[in-house]
Amino acid sequence: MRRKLFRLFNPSRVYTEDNKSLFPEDLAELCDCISNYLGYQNFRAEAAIVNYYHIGCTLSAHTDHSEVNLEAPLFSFSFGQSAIFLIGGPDKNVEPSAIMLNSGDIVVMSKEARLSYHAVPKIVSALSQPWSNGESDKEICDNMANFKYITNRQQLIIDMNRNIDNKEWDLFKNYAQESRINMNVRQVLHEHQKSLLDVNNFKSYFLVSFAPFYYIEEYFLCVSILVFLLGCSVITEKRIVNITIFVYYNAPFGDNLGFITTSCHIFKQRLKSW
Ligand SMILES: O=C(O)CCC(=O)C(=O)O
Ligand SMILES: [Fe+2]
Repeated sequence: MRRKLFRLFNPSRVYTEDNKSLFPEDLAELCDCISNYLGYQNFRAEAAIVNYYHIGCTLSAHTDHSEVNLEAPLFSFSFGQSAIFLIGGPDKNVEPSAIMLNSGDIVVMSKEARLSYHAVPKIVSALSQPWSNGESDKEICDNMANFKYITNRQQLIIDMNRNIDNKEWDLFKNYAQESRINMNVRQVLHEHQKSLLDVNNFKSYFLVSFAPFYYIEEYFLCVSILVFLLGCSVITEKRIVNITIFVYYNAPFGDNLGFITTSCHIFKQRLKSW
């Protein structure tokens, strides 16, 4: 079942009870899968931001602090062209470290990294195109693990297979060939909080915004250990204050919902084989 998404251009990224809709089930499922795997059992996907970057776009240094709950991790998914991602510390005096984010990379910003300054100073051409490597040709059948958020399994399979159909896929392939999409997912509320006003009808927030064409003003120092899973190495940065985890899973690219569904499926398959 496709649900209505509330689309909001909200440059100030202020959450209100008036602007919300059901959170996409497949994206919630993917986040649940990853958060459980990493040991964040209580994570609830409540807000998502989609950033569309064309070559030449940048995102200026900022922290993400609009959520009531700033302790929960933030999950950030990259698709399409690559990006240079800078991550520093709690203020702009901290010199940042640069990390290349490729299609399929997931950044988990937790602990100190959750409130660290970060930025995207450059979009760069991807060296490989996992969205056109044939993984998308595979028919997906009903052999998945139990889902927590996805309610209509049959429809999910139909949607996933439609999204990997060549004609449908070509649209996204072409888009990914020129652009980068980043989706980042946050928990807004504290564990037992029901809404921003603490009333009972809280569901979720879904915000869509466009990457602003700002330039990076300053640089900052990285305070992270980066753990690359799935065959990647462990990189220890200059100062070890925090652990930021990168999970590389080479997701294929589809539409805003479908690619997440497909990625979720593939991620689950990979988890099973670990
Ligand atoms: O595009 C990215 O990797 C980062 C996006 C971001 O930091 C944000 O939307 O707050
Ligand atoms: Fe951010």
